[in-house]
Amino acid sequence: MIFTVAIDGPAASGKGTIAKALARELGFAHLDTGLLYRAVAAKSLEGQDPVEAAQGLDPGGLDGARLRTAAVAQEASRVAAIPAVRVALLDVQKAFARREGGAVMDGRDIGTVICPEAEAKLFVTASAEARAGRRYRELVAAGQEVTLEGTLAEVRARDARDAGRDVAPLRPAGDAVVIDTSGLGIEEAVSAALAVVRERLGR
Ligand SMILES: Nc1ncnc2c1ncn2[C@@H]1O[C@H](COP(=O)(O)OP(=O)(O)OP(=O)(O)O)[C@@H](O)[C@H]1O
Ligand SMILES: Nc1ccn([C@@H]2O[C@H](COP(=O)(O)O)[C@@H](O)[C@H]2O)c(=O)n1
Repeated sequence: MIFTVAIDGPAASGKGTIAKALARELGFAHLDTGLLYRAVAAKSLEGQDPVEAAQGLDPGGLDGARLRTAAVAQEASRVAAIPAVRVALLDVQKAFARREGGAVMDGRDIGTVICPEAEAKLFVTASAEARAGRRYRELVAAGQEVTLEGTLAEVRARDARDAGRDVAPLRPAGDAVVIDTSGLGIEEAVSAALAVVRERLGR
């Protein structure tokens, strides 16, 4: 069975949390495509050319914990605006989307560029304040030294870069169902997403 769930949305909107829960519930494979850009960003911060880093990237076994820092996130949104970086990461994502057994992918351009033919498309969003609060608590819990104000500024800067770039900008696909999680807890947000996908899946 080929069935793709494409989940896009701005930083810390909860799309990764929803994507993981859907994949677990449906028995589909999951790919957090942001990790690909974060891995390229980490190499770029070490001084490597981002295009070469993307071309040489091994998408297996990316160390999520090491890549989830504010500095890597900001650099990821810079390298993600380079067209040749996106081209280098295209094939692996397209292949994952149409793998046998079902796929859930989350990112910024899954429903618009990577898999416009996805059977279910969600655009998960929330207010910048709600998203910054969540990200702030997550980074503090991981032992990182951040402030709420700084996190809000970083979330806004990243959104602006992601939505304003020329290539594959962040935007909802025309046929995406929008879920605003500002007033939803994790369980409620997952239930709303699951209802949409089950309806498309017919089970
Ligand atoms: N509905 C929700 N209510 C409260 N907290 C949430 C909700 N959804 C997710 N979170 C929490 O918010 C944080 C960000 O969630 P998550 O990583 O899923 O977002 P994301 O959109 O994938 O972010 P990014 O694009 O930056 O990777 C996590 O700490 C997560 O536990
Ligand atoms: N499909 C995607 C996924 C991510 N990006 C860029 O990577 C940055 C980090 O992504 P996270 O989901 O881990 O926060 C993000 O800000 C984007 O710039 C992308 O362009 N396309």
